[in-house]
Amino acid sequence: MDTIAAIATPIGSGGIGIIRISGSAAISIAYSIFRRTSSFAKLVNHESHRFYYGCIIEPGQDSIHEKNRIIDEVLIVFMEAPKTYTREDIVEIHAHSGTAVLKSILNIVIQQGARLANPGEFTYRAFLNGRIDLTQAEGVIDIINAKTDRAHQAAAAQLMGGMKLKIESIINSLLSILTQTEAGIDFPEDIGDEIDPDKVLELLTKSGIEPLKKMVHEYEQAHIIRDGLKVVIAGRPNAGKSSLMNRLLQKERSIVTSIPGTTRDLIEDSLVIKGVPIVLTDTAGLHNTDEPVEKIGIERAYRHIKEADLILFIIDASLEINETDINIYKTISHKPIILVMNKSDLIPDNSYHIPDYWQDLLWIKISALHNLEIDSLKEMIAQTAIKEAIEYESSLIPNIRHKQSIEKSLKSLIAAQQGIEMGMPFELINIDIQDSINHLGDVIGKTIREDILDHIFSNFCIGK
Ligand SMILES: Nc1nc2c(c(=O)[nH]1)N(C=O)[C@@H](CNc1ccc(C(=O)N[C@@H](CCC(=O)O)C(=O)O)cc1)CN2
Ligand SMILES: Nc1nc2c(ncn2[C@@H]2O[C@H](COP(=O)(O)OP(=O)(O)OP(=O)(O)O)[C@@H](O)[C@H]2O)c(=O)[nH]1
Ligand SMILES: [Mg+2]
Repeated sequence: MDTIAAIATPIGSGGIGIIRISGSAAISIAYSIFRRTSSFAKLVNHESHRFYYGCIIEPGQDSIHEKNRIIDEVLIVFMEAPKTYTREDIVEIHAHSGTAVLKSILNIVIQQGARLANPGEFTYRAFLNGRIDLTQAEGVIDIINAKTDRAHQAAAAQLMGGMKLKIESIINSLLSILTQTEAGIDFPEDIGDEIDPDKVLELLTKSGIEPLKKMVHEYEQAHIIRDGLKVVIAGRPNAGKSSLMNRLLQKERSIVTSIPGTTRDLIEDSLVIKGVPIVLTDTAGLHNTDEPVEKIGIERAYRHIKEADLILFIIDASLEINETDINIYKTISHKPIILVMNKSDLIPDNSYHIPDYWQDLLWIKISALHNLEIDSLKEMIAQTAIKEAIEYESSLIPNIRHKQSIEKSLKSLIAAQQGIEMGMPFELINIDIQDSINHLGDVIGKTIREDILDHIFSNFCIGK
């Protein structure tokens, strides 16, 4: 495999910036551009996993010219395969972090024969070379993206192999069922009588169906901790959706004007309320219109509402509830809703009337403009999330990809279970058990599936 290189730290001014090189040419490339500062001599040899102090030069014909082309004073570390991040030879150059410095070192490394790494390619190699499984690779992205303590905890557990271990142990139990029953199929005269369907059923339930069901449940309970609570602000034009968005975010993210139909596109941003990550979306005012741009915005809003965990259904409390409000309610009523009565500053106290058909909704009156009761609304939003992720005890949280494969695996096991109960031959039952194992193999990336890999590694940044 060719040798890859990238800047592994964020671009910009900072204390230290790291260039990472991985592959069989990494060490020779590093030798050609690194000099001891004292004597300006090349290294003659090195110990693996030890830092050396010196400088990076642009290699030239002779040492006189090289002296004039010092790029930076650095620390460099050579890490020899296989005990490295990628299991290939790795060199890290720890330079000063400046855009120009790091880019010139990277350029020189590339001139010497390395190629620019693709996003996530170091981690991809770690996966291909068997140092980590797919759930650990996902853990790498998760730990980088984690914005709260609990999301971080879950990512760390996954990164350290918690999910891999769990899945592998289920695969092993299922494999042992296969081995036992296959022995019975192949040599019926020897031990054929010993296949006890009840025993197999019990094993299948205890070490397959039950733990898999538990994991699906854990996803449902706790994925909010990882993915955030998706909150959508919806309501008729001019109700104050964008004003509320900006209030919750404490910044001017969305355009606010007194003209109805100001917001057209979805405006998304994130915040943390009481340790819960929230993904908040402002939408176009919902109503019947022939205006083409608004129409597209409204379609987008409805599509987004479908995916929401919670809707902040906002009405203008200074106006009568009208048919538009009622129609909006009809389309969102199957979702968890908080009825937000905005512009409370415009009406006298106690002159609120909530129609009968909305009596059961959670509701609150606020003023987005005057910042009234915004903290109470935040409290209500956090409560919804906490209800979703009640007392979640385990630190591991399956992601949606894991959950989908686990569900397929579970489906096959349940088919196997029913087959055994109906007295079907193990030749047939084992096909279902094998299917179930294959789906679990997808979770940890046992079989290389390009579509899954592309999807996962496309979320990485360069240098990781
Ligand atoms: N400077 C630096 N810091 C870093 C990284 C890095 O690549 N470079 N990491 C990169 O993301 C993270 C650490 N992750 C790492 C994971 C595995 C190995 C590694 O060499 N594993 C070998 C050897 C283990 C051992 O010596 O016991 C192995 O598993 O075989 C290195 C870093 C965070 N900090
Ligand atoms: N008095 C009062 N005015 C408000 C309040 N909240 C918003 N407004 C005003 O209502 C108008 C519309 O506010 P926006 O936030 O743009 O409303 P919107 O729901 O996003 O409107 P569209 O994007 O057009 O659907 C603006 O003039 C705001 O200043 C409030 O609590 N009290
Ligand atoms: Mg708006």
